[in-house]
Amino acid sequence: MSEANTLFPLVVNGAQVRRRGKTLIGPVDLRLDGQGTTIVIGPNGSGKTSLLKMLHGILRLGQGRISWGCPMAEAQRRQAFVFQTPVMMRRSVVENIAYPLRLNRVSRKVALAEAEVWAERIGLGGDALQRPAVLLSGGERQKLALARALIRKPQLLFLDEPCASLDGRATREIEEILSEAAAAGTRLIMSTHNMGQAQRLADEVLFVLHGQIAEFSAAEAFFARPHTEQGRAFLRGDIVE
Ligand SMILES: Nc1ncnc2c1ncn2[C@@H]1O[C@H](COP(=O)(O)OP(=O)(O)OP(=O)(O)O)[C@@H](O)[C@H]1O
Repeated sequence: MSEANTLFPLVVNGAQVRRRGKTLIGPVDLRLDGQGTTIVIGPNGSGKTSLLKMLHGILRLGQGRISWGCPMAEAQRRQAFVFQTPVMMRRSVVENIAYPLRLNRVSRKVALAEAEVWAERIGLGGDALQRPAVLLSGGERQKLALARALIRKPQLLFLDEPCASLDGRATREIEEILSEAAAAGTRLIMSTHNMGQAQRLADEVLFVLHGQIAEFSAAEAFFARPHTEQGRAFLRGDIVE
């Protein structure tokens, strides 16, 4: 098997996460293969964030099992996560973007050169390179977080509502970067509240309800005809509880 394929399939069996006696997510049974973009949708509090974090391995499982096509340590090196509210280090824009490469012991010169290329791509080149990242706007922070995740060339990128509370322009710019990454072969698993965005980006849809996967289907099929009544109601914009 070529190196590029070894992360997948992701196989999830009966996986469940509980906190303080409450089930945040699960039990989940799921198999994901190595191509395309999976969009995670569902009502507020249904468990989308918990599902992403569980799959990424940052929530301890109470039950069940998650396995990848390669050993767990390697699987974790091949994936990255962009959080809904990314943390900016008290350093310049270019130093923030270069940071993951520095952690991987890439020389400072090479890391900064690579980070400059990414900064240009997200519209933070030139004078913006040396700006303190903590002074960036919400949209700029999200783009920086995306560049900082993609600079390591992850095979899989998780994104938790990366465009929440961003304006149309920032959202479009982020979608462009994501589409380019997907076209270059990065597997994306992303939650969103924005149904237009889900339709633009999704190859397949995971519809989460009450901490469980209520539907998992090809995007076209889901948007044309959800299997569940809750899925239909959700797409109509009804309140789904
Ligand atoms: N650490 C925690 N301890 C206890 N409860 C939690 C914890 N994290 C999340 N929850 C609860 O678990 C449920 C699922 O939360 P989660 O954030 O995964 O949902 P979500 O679908 O991402 O929500 P939203 O759309 O509002 O972002 C919610 O009821 C939430 O309040």
